Amino acid sequence: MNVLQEIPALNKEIGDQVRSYINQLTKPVGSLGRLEEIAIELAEMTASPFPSVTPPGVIVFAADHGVAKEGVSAYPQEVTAQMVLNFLNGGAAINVFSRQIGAKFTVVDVGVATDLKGEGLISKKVRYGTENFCEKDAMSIEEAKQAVAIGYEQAEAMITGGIKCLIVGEMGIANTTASSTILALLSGKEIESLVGKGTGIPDEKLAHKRDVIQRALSARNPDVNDPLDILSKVGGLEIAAMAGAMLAGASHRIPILVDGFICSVAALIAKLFNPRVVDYMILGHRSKESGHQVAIDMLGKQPLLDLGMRLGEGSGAAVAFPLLQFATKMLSEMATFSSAQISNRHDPSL
Ligand SMILES: O=C(O)c1ccc[n+]([C@@H]2O[C@H](COP(=O)([O-])O)[C@@H](O)[C@H]2O)c1
Ligand SMILES: Cc1cc2nc[nH]c2cc1C
Repeated sequence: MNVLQEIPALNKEIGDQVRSYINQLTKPVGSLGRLEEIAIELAEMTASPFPSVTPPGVIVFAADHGVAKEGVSAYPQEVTAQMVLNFLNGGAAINVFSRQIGAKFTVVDVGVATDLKGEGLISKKVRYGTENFCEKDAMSIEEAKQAVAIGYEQAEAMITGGIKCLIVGEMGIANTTASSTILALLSGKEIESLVGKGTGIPDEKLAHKRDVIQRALSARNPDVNDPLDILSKVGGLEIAAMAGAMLAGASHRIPILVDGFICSVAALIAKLFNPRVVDYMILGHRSKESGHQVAIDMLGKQPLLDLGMRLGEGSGAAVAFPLLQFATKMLSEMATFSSAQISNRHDPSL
């Protein structure tokens, strides 16, 4: 398995066909707005004039972060493992939303800090959480590679199983600290604008979180052009796996519905591996986490929704998923002016 497998170019020819077909559907030209653009994007990604996004697949990657010891989250580290059990029992928001959208759902332990068992859990633990990257590298290069490969393989398994749209979620206490650190490095921006409250730390803890990130950046000093160096120095195992999963989606022409802050940072890591991966991404929502807008701008995308969500798990992407279905159904089920015998005269000068 080669995570750097080639990603096919978008099929612009089919995109052009679909653009003119949409103009024959029984509606004023352009009147379904963004849905029309989504339909064209999905056609270009899948190289199909009538793309389908069902069933979608949701993979939640869970891992722990040594930097949690610095007191950067509103919740204790053990919540990561406890939430994995909640995912397996079907009680988390992403379980509810996955059922709602008819998604295939899996949870992968790629680095939770404790031993975990449970029916349905995919155990691919690379290590028991990362090191505290204020003190030492989060993981070795070899471990980072392993985590990326695990993500790639898990997404490929879902794709072989027949999913037509990929949603990648995460669970990892303190992973907004890892994500903001990566984003500070990639964007070169002042960390003030990139560090948010994550699970909800109080205002007075924000300065401490920024300080932790600043210290980590100077102590680790990763190579901004090298995704494996970044992941090994300040990364998270679930962030690495998410990047791998997105690379797999793109290489199989599967549209990727990107979730919030952590997922967007993982998308930027995937982009460093292969810039073309971004062509296969649609951004589900704008997270409330400060810093997400910077990541969104760096991906060059417009989020579909802005609901003030900041949960993670893939939840924002799952909520946005029906919009992709609306777009594909518009294409496959609407009548054309000629099939419905409706006169198609419009005079732009009127
Ligand atoms: O996806 C987001 O935009 C998002 C924003 C804030 C927090 N989270 C979730 O909250 C956890 C990380 O928050 P924290 O405060 O522990 O760094 C992690 O499990 C994420 O899934 C997720
Ligand atoms: C309860 C809880 C659920 C989550 N899901 C994703 N991140 C989370 C963080 C917490 C604290």
